[in-house]
Amino acid sequence: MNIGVLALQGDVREHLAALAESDVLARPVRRPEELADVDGLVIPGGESTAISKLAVSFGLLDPIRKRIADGMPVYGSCAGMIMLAATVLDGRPDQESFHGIDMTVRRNAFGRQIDSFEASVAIDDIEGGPFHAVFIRAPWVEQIGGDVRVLGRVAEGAAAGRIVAVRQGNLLATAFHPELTGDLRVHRYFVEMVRQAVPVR
Ligand SMILES: NC(=O)CC[C@H](N)C(=O)O
Repeated sequence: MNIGVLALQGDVREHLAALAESDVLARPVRRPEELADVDGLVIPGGESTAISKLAVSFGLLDPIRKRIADGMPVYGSCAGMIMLAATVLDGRPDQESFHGIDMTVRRNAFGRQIDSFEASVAIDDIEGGPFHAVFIRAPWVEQIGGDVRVLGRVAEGAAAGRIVAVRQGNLLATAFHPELTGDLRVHRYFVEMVRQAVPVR
């Protein structure tokens, strides 16, 4: 089983490390040939406008859209969540996404109240108590289609109730950054999703 981390911009190293600690030798993906070799992909946090621009210039936009349509498991954190959204609010006019999850996200949504913050978020499907979630100029999910499952919402504070974790089929997204807190449960959950999607060879 090969898992890749989209390595155009953002906290690629932290995701590679979290996957390594989850006992998966993950590899950076920058070129279409590297994408062809992976069974699952993580899209890191960073800056979605930069990731979008680089995905176009590295010739990865359409290949990733195609792999998603073909069922490849993908996990996006923060900017990665934005890259997976069908519709992006407050994006740049030329900002592209991979159109994976039938949802509308708002970029920098918490920014009007507070730029970066930490909150507790319980994730359905993941045991062991709520996550200590770190949000950095994070998006939230404003609308979801019928096939999208809400996995987590902010539990307390001004943003209480906001949707910050979702799953649609083989696609998983969180507005927060589990790769920054040493809590490996989201990565392990994703590794399991990939394991289940990969046909036995
Ligand atoms: N921490 C992050 O990934 C921030 C996301 C960034 N604000 C964006 O719009 O892409």
